[in-house]
Amino acid sequence: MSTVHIPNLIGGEEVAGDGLERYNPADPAELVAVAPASGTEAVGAAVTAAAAAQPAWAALPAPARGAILLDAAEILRGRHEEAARDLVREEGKTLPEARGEVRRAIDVLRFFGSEGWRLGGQVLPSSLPDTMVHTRREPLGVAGLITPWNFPIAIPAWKMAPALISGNTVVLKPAELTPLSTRHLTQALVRAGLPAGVLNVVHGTGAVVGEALVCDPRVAAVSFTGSTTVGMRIERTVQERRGRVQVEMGGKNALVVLDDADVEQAARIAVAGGFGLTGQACTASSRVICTPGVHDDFVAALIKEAARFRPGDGLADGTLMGPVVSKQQLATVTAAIERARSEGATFAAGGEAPEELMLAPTVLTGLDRGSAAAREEIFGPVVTVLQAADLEEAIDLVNDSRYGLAAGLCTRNLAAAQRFAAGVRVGVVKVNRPTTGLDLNVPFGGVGDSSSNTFREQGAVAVDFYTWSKSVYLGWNG
Ligand SMILES: NC(=O)C1=CN([C@@H]2O[C@H](COP(=O)(O)OP(=O)(O)OC[C@H]3O[C@@H](n4cnc5c(N)ncnc54)[C@H](OP(=O)(O)O)[C@@H]3O)[C@@H](O)[C@H]2O)C=CC1
Ligand SMILES: O=C(O)CCC(=O)C(=O)O
Repeated sequence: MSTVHIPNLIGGEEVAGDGLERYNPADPAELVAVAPASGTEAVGAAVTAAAAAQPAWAALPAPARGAILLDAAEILRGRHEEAARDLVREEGKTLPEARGEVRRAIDVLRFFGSEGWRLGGQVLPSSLPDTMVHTRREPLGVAGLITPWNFPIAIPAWKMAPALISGNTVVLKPAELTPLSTRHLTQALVRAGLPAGVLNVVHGTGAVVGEALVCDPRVAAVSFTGSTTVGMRIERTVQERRGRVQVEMGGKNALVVLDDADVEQAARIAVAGGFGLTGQACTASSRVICTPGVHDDFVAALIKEAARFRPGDGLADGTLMGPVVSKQQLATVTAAIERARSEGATFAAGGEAPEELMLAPTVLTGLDRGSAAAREEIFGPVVTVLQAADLEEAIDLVNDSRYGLAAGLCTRNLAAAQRFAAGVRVGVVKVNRPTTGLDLNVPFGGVGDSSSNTFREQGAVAVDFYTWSKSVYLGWNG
């Protein structure tokens, strides 16, 4: 396959450059994409273009803005397979996972395109005679979006679509590792007729391009997904300059398996959430908490299921798990595995040295709740199995975390499911379903160190972050 050279997009112009090279994680000899390692002046130019384009974009009726998103969805649909294959080559997920992610980006564009017909405020009674009150949603202005490599087409889509439909213009800084997937999305929007300057894309490092975007006072809102360390810094910086900020960060998501659960089903749910996407999802199940009656049977079933997730090239038939995304990410994950070894973990599966970026699914047992593997985000195919005496102790263990993104429960007991849903301090609860995999029409976000926990992403409520509310009193007579 030939290497794709990806330019920046600034004020409707493509600006070529190089400096960032992305190799296929399943085939280190294949140079997939080259993108510019931009400097701060490119960010300044992009913000200038976005600010200039914003009033006219906001003045366009919302259904007309939506029509462009709907057209972009159709254009992306026409390139679904190509985009999915590029996503595999660039990020390493399996082809079915990549097809699902591109599908999700298409559906996100459709969803928010249609929202153009529904955006509106409230009509309220006034205390005054002959007076009507209504609220209007106003766009914030320029939105700066900083996105990670693990969902390089879906996450930019679910930030960009609500920003655009509500009349904002955008400057996007995609992850260094995945410029090509994001390019499929932005090209679809440009080809659909998005006016020049409404969407600007600046490639480069987080330290240079990301930082410049976050610090630019003309950027009214910053939405970020990525690591907790970077997210918290961005949150502080934007708050200090009184901008609006939304950060979605890490998780240490637990799946609780109760004695009454269907053990085979629970093991399938655990591997889907733990090893699907190579465990590289903020919603991944990296802890499983079993009650005593089910622990040994569950671990046996989990080992059997994990064996199916032998890592391989995501484009090959039958591969259920792709490689780890990069050498740097592999170093982080193997360091966590070695730390678990030093803490006395038993390796029920995995533990061997990886070949290149192909890391075997790893199941750790015999650790307690204080161990690093039970507490820290790993972001790789590693599942730590812990024990709790009963449902209440399991809930306590789920909540014994700085994070609060997703939690799952396997049970046949409806009362236990209700108690769990009420008791866990997380943004998403899944009963008898994997912790990963969200519906695009459902609000998403976490609590604690997982999220800024103010505005939610996804679903109709996602536009709240990108708008402010104005109250209008309309009087007549007297
Ligand atoms: N919650 C989630 O969905 C994700 C969590 N992670 C977690 O983060 C860890 C590290 O992954 P990594 O990709 O380095 O995550 P980062 O948080 O570093 O990257 C996320 C995005 O932020 C950018 N960025 C990095 N530093 C800055 C900065 N100082 N100012 C503004 N933007 C910045 C990155 O750019 P660049 O690509 O150039 O570094 C990227 O676009 C993983 O091990 C995992 O634990 C990672 C990805 C997604
Ligand atoms: O599980 C999902 O569908 C979404 C995960 C996610 O948002 C992330 O990893 O950043």
